[in-house]
Amino acid sequence: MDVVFVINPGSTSTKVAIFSEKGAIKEENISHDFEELKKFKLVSEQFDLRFKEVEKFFLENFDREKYNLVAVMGRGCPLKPVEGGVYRINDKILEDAKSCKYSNHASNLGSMIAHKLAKEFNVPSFIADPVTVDNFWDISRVSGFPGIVRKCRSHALNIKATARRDAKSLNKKLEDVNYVVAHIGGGISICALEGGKIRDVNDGLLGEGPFSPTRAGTLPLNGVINLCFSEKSKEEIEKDFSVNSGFQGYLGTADLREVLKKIENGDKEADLIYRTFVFQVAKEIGREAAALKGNFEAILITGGIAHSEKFISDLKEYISFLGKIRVYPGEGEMQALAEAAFLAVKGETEIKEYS
Ligand SMILES: Nc1ncnc2c1ncn2[C@@H]1O[C@H](COP(=O)(O)OP(=O)(O)O)[C@@H](O)[C@H]1O
Ligand SMILES: CCCC(=O)OP(=O)(O)O
Repeated sequence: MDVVFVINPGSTSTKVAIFSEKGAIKEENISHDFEELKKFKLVSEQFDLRFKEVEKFFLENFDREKYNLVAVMGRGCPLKPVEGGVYRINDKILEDAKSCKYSNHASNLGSMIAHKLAKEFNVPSFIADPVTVDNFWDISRVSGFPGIVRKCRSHALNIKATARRDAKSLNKKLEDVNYVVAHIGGGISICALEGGKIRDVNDGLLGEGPFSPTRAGTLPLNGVINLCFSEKSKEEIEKDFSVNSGFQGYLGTADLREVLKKIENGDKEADLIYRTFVFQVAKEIGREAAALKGNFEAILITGGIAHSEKFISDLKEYISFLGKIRVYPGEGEMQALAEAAFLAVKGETEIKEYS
């Protein structure tokens, strides 16, 4: 039976899996020592540490007698703006990933690990729908200040996989349907998806949209300017806005379940921060609904936080007037990556070259 290896690095763990076309055969979320990871300035410098553990998983779980490995697929990192689809991992992707040219995000390790593993097993390696899949309208790029251009950086992989799944349930092609899709997890991206293309989205990595469990989202500019002239370095400020903000910054935990427990125990600060979170997510959904002029099939809510019934019910109080809402809890990234790998090896999708 043909199988593919899938590798999806996150900030503290690396999800790995062996998939056949029928689904996952073996999956694991390898937790890394966060204190060890923190020692590296660039995430790409974590390569040796993570690769060793990822390689061990595949060596232990891949049965060569039973299965035929046909490709290795890694999560696609921030690159220059690209079209959606499957990309062969080439030297240019590796160069941009290694230098963390477009963001110091864990997904840079996806292509690096996939490529080395694929070489060892002598099969091709790919990425699919990377973070910078970009089909912005011209009006989405303009910021309000000449020289600052808005960036399209989102959870494109899960956004598109979720929308594809919903369109399929309606017996429609993704190309024929519009959605507002909200990926609400450790990072948040909320987009206007027109016929499968991301036309507008908050920058899910830095500086736009609702605050997330660890990220700051949109901030008042005067506060940001003051911080830039404090004793903090650029790297420290970026880190604060990426990992020491949101629930983590206000409440000391990035876990919504912990936040909800605090509220149940009468914590007033937690209650305020949680209500603000719902308010900000709702406003962002409203923005993207307006971006599509109300012309969409449904609002799709996905990501880890969509598991929370309380969150969904509180959010609906704000946004139900906008139309249908469908919830797809969790993220289908591993499945989406595996499907893309099989389409690529079977020649059922174009394999693109990044240059
Ligand atoms: N069952 C759940 N109920 C409430 N919140 C949840 C649940 N499962 C996950 N979460 C929250 O989802 C967030 C992480 O989302 P996830 O999509 O897994 O993030 P990432 O993959 O970006 O780390 C955390 O704040 C976590 O507390
Ligand atoms: C928005 C880009 C991708 C991203 O932020 O992923 P995580 O939420 O998994 O860190």
